[in-house]
Amino acid sequence: MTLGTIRLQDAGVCLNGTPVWQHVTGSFPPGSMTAIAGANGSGKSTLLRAILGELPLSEGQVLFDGVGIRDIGYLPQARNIDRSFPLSVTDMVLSGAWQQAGAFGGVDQTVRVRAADALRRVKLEGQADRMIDALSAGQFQRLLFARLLMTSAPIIMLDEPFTALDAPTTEDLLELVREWHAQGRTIIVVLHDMHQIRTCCPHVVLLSGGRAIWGETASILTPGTLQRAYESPQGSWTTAQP
Ligand SMILES: Nc1ncnc2c1ncn2[C@@H]1O[C@H](COP(=O)(O)OP(=O)(O)OP(=O)(O)O)[C@@H](O)[C@H]1O
Repeated sequence: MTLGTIRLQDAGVCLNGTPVWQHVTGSFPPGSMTAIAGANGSGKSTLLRAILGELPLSEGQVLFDGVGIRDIGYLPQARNIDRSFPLSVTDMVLSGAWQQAGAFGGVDQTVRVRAADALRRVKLEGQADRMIDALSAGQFQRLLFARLLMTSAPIIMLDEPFTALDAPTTEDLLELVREWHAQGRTIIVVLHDMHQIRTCCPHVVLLSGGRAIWGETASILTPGTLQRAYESPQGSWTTAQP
């Protein structure tokens, strides 16, 4: 396994005694960009959370070669974040820099400057002092990206980062993802938009019926596989690796 690779080996997750997916085998090599696709409920978020160690595997393994969970920058689905917590926009961005914070959570001036830069990068510089519950959905999504900009994690995982965003916001944030990829970081991103997957992600993991098809996007996203995945999500698949 190449240094920096994350590999799933015959992995499976059960929730409430029901398998979400099983027998999943495949690798995220360093510097790769992989979309996680599949119908609602097929287990895309579950896959990210299993890699993060938030959900135990019922079978198999997630193997890290020379990297660990601390090397992952994670952007969860915005709807899963409690925005009633009294936090300012700046504090939220600073929370992305916990690795640079002092022993007692102190944040030095350099980190504050980087936070201001991150807010500028996502066009939120005028919102720095607002509370996070006052932001629109699109503004909050930009904020989550600003928080990710504070990390230097070599692996970035994003769960539906562009859902419910307008086209200009999507394009701005997509540009950030492209930059991270161009810097050699590993990108793992849950996407529903097939055009985005085809144009941005050379590799895909297509989840359906409790199995995964894993490989090059062009060879996997055929009309036939998509029809089976999205019209018969309970159908049966075998895990495939090119
Ligand atoms: N905490 C939980 N307890 C039990 N079942 C769960 C739990 N969380 C998710 N599930 C179930 O696991 C399955 C996979 O959920 P998951 O959220 O991973 O799907 P998804 O592909 O990300 O869906 P979506 O596209 O709707 O976000 C679903 O059937 C869901 O109902």
